[in-house]
Amino acid sequence: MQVNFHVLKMRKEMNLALVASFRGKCNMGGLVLLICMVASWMFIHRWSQRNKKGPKTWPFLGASIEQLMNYDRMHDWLVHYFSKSETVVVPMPFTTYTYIADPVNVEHVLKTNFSNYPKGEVYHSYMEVLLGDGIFNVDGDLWKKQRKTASLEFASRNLRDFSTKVFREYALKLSAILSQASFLNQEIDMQELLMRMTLDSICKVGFGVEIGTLAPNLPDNSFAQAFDTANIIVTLRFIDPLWKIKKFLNIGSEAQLDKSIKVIDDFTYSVIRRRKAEIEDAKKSGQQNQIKHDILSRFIELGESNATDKSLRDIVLNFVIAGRDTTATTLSWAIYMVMTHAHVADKLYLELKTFEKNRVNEENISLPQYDKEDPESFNQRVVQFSRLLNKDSLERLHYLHAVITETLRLYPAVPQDPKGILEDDVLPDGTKVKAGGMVTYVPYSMGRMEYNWGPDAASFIPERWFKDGVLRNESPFKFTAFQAGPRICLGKDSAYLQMRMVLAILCRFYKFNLVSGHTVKYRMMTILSMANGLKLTIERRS
Ligand code: HEM
Repeated sequence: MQVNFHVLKMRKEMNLALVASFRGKCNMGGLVLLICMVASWMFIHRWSQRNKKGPKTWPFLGASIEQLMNYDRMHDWLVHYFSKSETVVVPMPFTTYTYIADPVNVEHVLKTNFSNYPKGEVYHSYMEVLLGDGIFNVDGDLWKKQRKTASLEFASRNLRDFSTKVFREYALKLSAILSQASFLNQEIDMQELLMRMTLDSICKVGFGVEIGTLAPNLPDNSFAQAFDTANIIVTLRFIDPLWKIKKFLNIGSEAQLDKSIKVIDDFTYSVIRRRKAEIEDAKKSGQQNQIKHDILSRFIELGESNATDKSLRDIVLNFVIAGRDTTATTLSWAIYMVMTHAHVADKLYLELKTFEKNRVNEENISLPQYDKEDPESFNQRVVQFSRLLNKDSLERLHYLHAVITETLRLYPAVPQDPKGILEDDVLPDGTKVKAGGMVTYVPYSMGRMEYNWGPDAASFIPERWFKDGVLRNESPFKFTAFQAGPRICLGKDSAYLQMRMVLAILCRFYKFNLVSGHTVKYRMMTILSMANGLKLTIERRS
């Protein structure tokens, strides 16, 4: 009995063990089956894409892994796909990004069906803290009204003359710093100096205020620092999924942003109040001619005075943001292009020397010989040369214009520009886009495509902008550095004026060399700035 009992117990235990092992096998088997099914699904998913020209995707994750892995070289990652297809569709979790490089598609999005592709709510909510309801950050009627007033203002002769004076003044301040560095054999970061120059000049043109970051000792300035910090943090929101939580808890980058915005607002509102009081006083005393020519004064004068201080703040800050980094980075890339293409530097120098000679004859003046080894004589000559530069004379520098435009073709300050999609649509090439997604035109890739610019598309050749010796324009839907259609950049002419002024002085009087070991590459930001700056040594020219 006892034995039987043991036998029975053993049998039962064996049975239990068998059942458990069977269950385990079943679990194991189920798992193996599941893995096989998922693997086959993935294999079929990837296999079905073997001829796809865009990035291959994973179930649920879309192309996000590949995109994240290529984040730092995202513009060139897109160039790779665009070279195979004029439209690149990138499925992402819960949405799809459509990138376009065909001018016909671009025209459809930026002009023909403009109202279907606004900046959109997402962009507005991310940028509102800095841009408010300024022209850059709104759609519909609010945008239309601001665009109309601002277009009139930008076309005004007063603003143009005032800007010319300001641009010349600040280009000379920059030259003084370069000249000193050349005598002392110091290295400089050209991009940093240009950022200071464009911030100072746009603050002067925008609100009539001297913030002085380009003084010879390169001082810190609380507004400038707050402005830079706010700009960087707001841009980071586009890739930081936690920003809303940080904002709610007022911690980390969002707490820093909050502080920076307070500094910016205090500064801007104090200028607005001061300017309003000055204009009131000038009107009361009948001295309208005392009213300044900066954009803020013009907007107050134009009857925008019944606009709130908040809307004036938004107007001015939008111009500062639109015009500052874009111009400074373009100038940095242009200098880099000139110094790395010796024949371009020579041709430009020749154009500037000939221009100088012709302008001196026109003005019926004579410029004395100068000694480039003597700081006073050299700096004086730079000032004399700058007096020959004005809007009309600068427009005669055709090769310089081509150098700037060619730089923007390869290094557009806004390398990609996303738009929202209001309703489902079909692009001219047949690509379907869905409401709620994003369609992005990509100036960086567009400028490098052989189907847009021919077999030498990737090379820097300013000569391509001439036909039979005459400067030619390209369709803005193909050369998209300034966008195109109803929202084309409002500051294009002003930007060209400043870039011509600065480059005319710099390329006439200086030669630049890259500091050895310095690597030039872009930073992944909304603006195509240089990640490590542009470290140079400087030689003076005769
Ligand atoms: C090289 C210099 C510049 C480049 C490459 C450039 C490029 C652009 C681009 C691509 C846009 C479209 C952005 C968008 O809406 O998605 C834009 C818009 C704009 N730009 Fe510029 N920009 C430059 C300089 C300036 C300057 C100096 C100013 C003014 C001081 C300015 C004022 C504006 C304004 C107000 C808009 C908004 C237009 C609108 O939405 O109706 N830009 N710019």
